[in-house]
Amino acid sequence: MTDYKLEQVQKNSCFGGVVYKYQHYSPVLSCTMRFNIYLPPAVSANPNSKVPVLYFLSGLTCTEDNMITKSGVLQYLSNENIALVTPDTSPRNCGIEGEEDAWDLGTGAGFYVDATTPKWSKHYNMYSYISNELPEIISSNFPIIKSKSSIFGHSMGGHGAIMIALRNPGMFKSVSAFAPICHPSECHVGIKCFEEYLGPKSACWDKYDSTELASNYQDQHISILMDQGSDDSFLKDNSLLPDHLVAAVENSKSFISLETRVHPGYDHSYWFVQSFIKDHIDFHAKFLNA
Ligand SMILES: N[C@@H](CCC(=O)N[C@@H](CS)C(=O)NCC(=O)O)C(=O)O
Repeated sequence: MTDYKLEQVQKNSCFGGVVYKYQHYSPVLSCTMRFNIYLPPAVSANPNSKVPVLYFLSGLTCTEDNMITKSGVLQYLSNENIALVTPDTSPRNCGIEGEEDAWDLGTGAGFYVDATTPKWSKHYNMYSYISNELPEIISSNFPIIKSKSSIFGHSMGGHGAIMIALRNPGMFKSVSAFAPICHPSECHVGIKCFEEYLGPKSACWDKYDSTELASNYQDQHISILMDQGSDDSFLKDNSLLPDHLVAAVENSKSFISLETRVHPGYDHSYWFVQSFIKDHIDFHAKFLNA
């Protein structure tokens, strides 16, 4: 078994459970990565107990901290006794030319793909990290029930959650997203990242694009909740394209249930996320605590 040299860097009690921050070397990303994990009260009460787990993928510019500190999620996870894992959004400090130059490329913008271009491919393998390496680290080091895993995310991470679930049928019990970038192959920020990480547009883009994947999906049934604010600037500049995902799911209706909710007046920020985070935990708890 790989030794990831997990090192605890922080520990804080919260709502009867504990938030830990760890760092470890990632062979898949060839760099050191950090994540937070919240273990709920059931684990504090009995170290031999195991709990379901939710993975949250954040958006552009975020670290492993934005969601866990800004969304108010822990009180609800505490009530449901569900663990939470919040990974970082990209490799960092890799010495790649220009990696820090833009908010929407490189650091903070891994886009959850495995890069194929020579410039990025050594480090920018967030698809393999999230779908394979991180779940292995979590299940072999923490008291979680691997068969009871779900995934959700925001913006770039909302897209990542849907895309990874569609590519790995059965891996997650449920999926949800706040304002996801639904069709990266057709919006400015998605095209910018895909061209850099994957090269010029090709069939390779489709396997990292939720709308393309959803329109061809015919596998184990998957339930998705998607929330969107109507005053979201990313929605208004056509970065999110939720209608594209809704139309794609029409093709795969017997395999995907997609509940979409539009919230008048809400923007793209964590003020929006924290307003509906309880609904997302309630949604996932129905599957994880069934
Ligand atoms: N262009 C902005 C936008 C970035 C942005 O809105 N990121 C969203 C995800 S797409 C976010 O969650 N930001 C971090 C936060 O609000 O804590 C920037 O340069 O910071």
